[in-house]
Amino acid sequence: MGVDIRVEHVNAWYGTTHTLKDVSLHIPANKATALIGPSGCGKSTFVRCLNRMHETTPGARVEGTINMGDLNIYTDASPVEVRRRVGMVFQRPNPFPTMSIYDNVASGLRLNGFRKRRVLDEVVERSLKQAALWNEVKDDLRKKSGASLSGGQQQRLCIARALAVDPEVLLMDEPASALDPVSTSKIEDLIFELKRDYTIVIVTHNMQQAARVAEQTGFFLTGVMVEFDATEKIFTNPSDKRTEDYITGRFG
Ligand SMILES: Nc1ncnc2c1ncn2[C@@H]1O[C@H](COP(=O)(O)OP(=O)(O)OP(=O)(O)O)[C@@H](O)[C@H]1O
Repeated sequence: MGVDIRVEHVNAWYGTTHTLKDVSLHIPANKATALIGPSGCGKSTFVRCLNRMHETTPGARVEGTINMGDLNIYTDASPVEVRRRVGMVFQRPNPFPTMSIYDNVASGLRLNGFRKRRVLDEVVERSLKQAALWNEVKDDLRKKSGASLSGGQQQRLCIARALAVDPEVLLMDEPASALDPVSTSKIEDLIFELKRDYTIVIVTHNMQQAARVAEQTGFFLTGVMVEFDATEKIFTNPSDKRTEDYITGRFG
């Protein structure tokens, strides 16, 4: 099951540049939450704080509190443990190109010490089904490499790889922006299915996409979370003039 995420007074820096400024919000469990805002406003930095990837950038640091369920991810868990609980999918599909489809999906489990063939087979099948890719690849699991799939299939393979280690949260950083409309709509359908089992946070430049998939939307501007509310409210009756200017296309 997904967990809720409580973010309190999070600040993030790259060196001396203060990139995220006092961000607080409550991301509910088993829903999709969209993050929108102009380029460079800190959306990716924010999601990278949610799986402790931000701190892997040399000179970068984070302050504040992030709780996933009862777990404070900065004080109660190691980065490795956090990244097992929080899967991530990036803008460009990044399967391991020479590994087979099967090995791509099994890679995280193997890293976590799982070796039993029967267990791996079950998880690979379950994850590929969850990612709506199973029917397209089931006859070629060991024959085809990750790189031999289409872009949309590669992205669903990356989703399957992320789900295989049984995370609670799935972060998606512009997961469809490199894909054609058909593949994009498959990813959006998938988000609907996945919400039942996971908490989803999706960064998107596409406001229609946010409106289609997410129950809540947060609007970032220059590192500040300007407004966070029900998606419908954000897009039809925002409280802040800056949100209104952005969604009506006056800037960004
Ligand atoms: N590795 C880095 N080192 C230094 N500054 C960085 C680094 N990554 C991002 N930044 C800066 O941090 C700010 C926020 O970037 P971030 O990628 O989080 O924004 P974003 O809203 O996701 O942008 P986009 O929509 O273009 O992906 C930007 O000014 C960016 O230049």
